[in-house]
Amino acid sequence: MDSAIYTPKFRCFDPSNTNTISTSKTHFSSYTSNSVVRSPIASSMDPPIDYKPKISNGDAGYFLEDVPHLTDYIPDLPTYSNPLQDNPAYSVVKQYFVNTDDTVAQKIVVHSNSPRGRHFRRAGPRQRVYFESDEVHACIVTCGGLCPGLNTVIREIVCGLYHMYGVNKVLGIEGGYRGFYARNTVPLTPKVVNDIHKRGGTILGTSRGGHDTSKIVDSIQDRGINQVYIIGGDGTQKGASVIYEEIKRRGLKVAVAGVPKTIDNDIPVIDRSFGFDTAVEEAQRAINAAHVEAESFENGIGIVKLMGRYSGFIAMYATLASRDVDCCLIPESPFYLEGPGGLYEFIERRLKESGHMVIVVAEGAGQELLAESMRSMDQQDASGNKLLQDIGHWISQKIREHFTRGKKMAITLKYIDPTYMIRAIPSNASDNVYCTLLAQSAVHGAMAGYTGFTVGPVNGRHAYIPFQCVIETQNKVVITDRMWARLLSSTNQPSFLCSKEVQEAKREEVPATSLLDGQNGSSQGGKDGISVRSPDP
Ligand SMILES: Nc1ncnc2c1ncn2[C@@H]1O[C@H](COP(=O)(O)OP(=O)(O)O)[C@@H](O)[C@H]1O
Ligand SMILES: O=P(O)(O)OC[C@H]1O[C@](O)(COP(=O)(O)O)[C@@H](O)[C@@H]1O
Ligand SMILES: [Mg+2]
Repeated sequence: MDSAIYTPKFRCFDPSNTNTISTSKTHFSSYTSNSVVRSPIASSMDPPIDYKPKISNGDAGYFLEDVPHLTDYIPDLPTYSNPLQDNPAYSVVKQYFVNTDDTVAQKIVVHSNSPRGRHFRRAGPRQRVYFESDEVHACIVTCGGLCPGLNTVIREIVCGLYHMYGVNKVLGIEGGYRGFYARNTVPLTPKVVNDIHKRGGTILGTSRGGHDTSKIVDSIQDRGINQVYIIGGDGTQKGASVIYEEIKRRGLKVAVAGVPKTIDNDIPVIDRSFGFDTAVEEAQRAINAAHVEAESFENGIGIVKLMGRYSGFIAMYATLASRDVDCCLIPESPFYLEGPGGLYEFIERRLKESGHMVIVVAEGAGQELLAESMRSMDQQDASGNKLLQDIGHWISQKIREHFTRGKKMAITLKYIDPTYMIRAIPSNASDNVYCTLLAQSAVHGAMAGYTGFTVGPVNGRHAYIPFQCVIETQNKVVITDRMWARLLSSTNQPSFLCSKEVQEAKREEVPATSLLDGQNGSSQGGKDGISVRSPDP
């Protein structure tokens, strides 16, 4: 791939709006310089991306981190009036089109003197579009692990394109990224996708690995595709960003739109990811079963392993929702087994108090303990994600051994692993509605000529977010935030921080302003992780 760096012109494509978009390449202070990002996967095949944020500054520390537009590299593209204005269903809406100046604030908790901070372009339909209906040739691909709601997003992209914009050429790419060059395509129509939201999985199939930028863009070019909808997690969005770069380098009129998918809720900036709600709900069934089993036996212990590679949101929310969980272990909060304040001591105490207990463990929790006691395998999946050791089996074994050693206490332990059950199901009602909004926002964005963006809600308002903002960090549970404190107080489990660490944490009191700036060890520092779902009282 040619590593020539394209210098965006930051053209304002709304002629009536010349004041708001800066024409200079402003580098905001939060970016030390152009961030050069080289991922382990991309390294073998792609040069690093030289990311130049597209920034426009406003008053009082306001800045817009904008998404690219086709006119950034193809000047003088013709525009057309949005066909939605003749759509009877939408004609009743008072102000249907989004104002081109509308932006969404990343931070909504502010002080009277704090800068207004980063904003993103508001998602939604625009008065003028950059594609004629019969010109559009769209494709949809799903990549990475499964997640409830994938089919709903596919359905709503197809229906949105057909019904809102009169598009009738939509292709499904089968089997993830490699499907672009190694598989046939399937035509998608509203009839084909009519019932798919009731099914789990993805009708298109998915895969890990197989991202070959040149071959993918060749396929896009050869097939005459001009809108690419890419549904997937952090890895997928990294892949989408290099596809966008290559499309721009070739000067193609092709809009690339990402829809973030992750059951782990590890994508930053957005409020939460689709399917998360469904997964937390489904996890309740496993926790209930673990509780019933544990309650029915003397010194019964139920252990449930839930997904969450590096982010323990599912475990945290499933625990908070259930009230039957006595201990929740997540990757972000290291724990230890032996000695005062350790897990064994807590289990013994809880069994003596209540006669039973339930432990929820996220799959990425305690990996450092496993690495100490087992030979580290250091294996990766096809996408380069580290394969984790099975914490569920390991911890069950350890607890059994501990309590049987020296006939300390007779326990009955039941281990439940519903890992794939919580992600292979159809999305629930609320996720279905959410998926519809995501899909429609993506369609509106691509039709309006935006490209190189991910769509998602930021503080409840859908926005177009540059790929870089969602791939440079991971969303994690912040254990110094209130949500984790709520969990600790509801389970009454130890924090597993030794007194020295507690003292240090107290000494290093985090100033409120840095919390607001999201510097608290997480991209969403100072938030409750999922603000839409859990407004802080
Ligand atoms: N850094 C990267 N650059 C290009 N493609 C990537 C990168 N990381 C992952 N991918 C591709 O994205 C797809 C999905 O990635 P994966 O990590 O498996 O799932 P997810 O997108 O759900 O995180 C795979 O086809 C993988 O090859
Ligand atoms: O067995 P698989 O399909 O590789 O999936 C396991 C992984 O997929 C996940 O559910 C989600 O991962 P992605 O979002 O990266 O696809 C993780 O929680 C889990 O570790
Ligand atoms: Mg991932």
